Amino acid sequence: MSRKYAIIGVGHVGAAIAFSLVVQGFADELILIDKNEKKARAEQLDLQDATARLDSRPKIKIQDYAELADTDILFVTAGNIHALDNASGNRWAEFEYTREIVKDIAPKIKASGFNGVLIDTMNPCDAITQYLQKEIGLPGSQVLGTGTFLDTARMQRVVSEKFNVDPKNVSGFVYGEHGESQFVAWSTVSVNGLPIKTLAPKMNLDLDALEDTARSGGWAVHSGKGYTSFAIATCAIKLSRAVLDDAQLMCPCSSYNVKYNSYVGQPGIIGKNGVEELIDIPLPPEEEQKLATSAATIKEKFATM
Ligand SMILES: NC(=O)c1ccc[n+]([C@@H]2O[C@H](COP(=O)([O-])OP(=O)(O)OC[C@H]3O[C@@H](n4cnc5c(N)ncnc54)[C@H](O)[C@@H]3O)[C@@H](O)[C@H]2O)c1
Repeated sequence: MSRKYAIIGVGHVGAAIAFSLVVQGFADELILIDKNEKKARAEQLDLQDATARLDSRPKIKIQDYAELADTDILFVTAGNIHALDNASGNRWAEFEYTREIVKDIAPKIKASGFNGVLIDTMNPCDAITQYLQKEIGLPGSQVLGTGTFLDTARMQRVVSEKFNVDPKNVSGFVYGEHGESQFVAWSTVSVNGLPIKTLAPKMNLDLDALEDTARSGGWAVHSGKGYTSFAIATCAIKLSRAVLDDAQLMCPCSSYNVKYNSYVGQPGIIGKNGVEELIDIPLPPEEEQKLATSAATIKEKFATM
């Protein structure tokens, strides 16, 4: 089966996704679209220069929205990351730019007849993804945001370092906004299958401090290199592979939750139709409250669009 991917916004994140798709041999066709045509052309050439050293033979094209008509996976990674340079931890600082960018790209995606699965990283991720879903008019299952998938990976890393285990052996989820109101649902977190709530007191672990480290993980990267790219690209590609392989992967992402009438990060099942099901793990009341508060924050911003 031929696999066709497209990326709108070939900046740090889009380029990292493109590179990873090409070198791993995942893409048979790859469409790169950017407002900055020179950048799209340069990334195309750079990737094409690599193809003589690849086993796969990806066809890489640029700047043509019509190509989206039969695209399987569309990554939306446009933005203006420099808007966050002086934002001191606030992802909403990019909103005045991304709000205008999605108004430009959503009608073009819709007009192309795109009917695959759209994976958005643009910040603020939850509100922007909801906007894209509404404007493009695809079923909610087909439009998802990376949401707290990356924050969950950061939590897994931070916890794994404390317990000296592999991050994959830390399970559980960060819920809510991909932003400051996110929270680690510690009731869901286990290390090698053992609930962290019972392990933490024995190890004198301060879960609040761990949560702060996980939450600010993106800023630790951003302050050093001016953007983040590898982890978010890996998360976005993992979601896309789950769709194309119909993996039925259970993982958190940003999707529509009818209870809050909002996109918000929570676990779901990712398969060939996108988010096929939301998994409603019963949370203790204080975590339920945090989720409601986080969803309300997202809704408030979405309303301003
Ligand atoms: N959700 C997450 O976990 C996560 C992680 C990292 C980055 N991000 C977000 O992903 C987005 C991309 O980040 P980045 O570092 O690659 O940004 P960047 O500024 O490096 O690149 C953005 C690209 O989008 C292009 N662009 C702008 N307007 C466009 C338009 N109307 N049409 C097409 N292309 C357009 C720009 O020319 C640029 O090449 C940002 O919103 C960023 O905040 C999210």
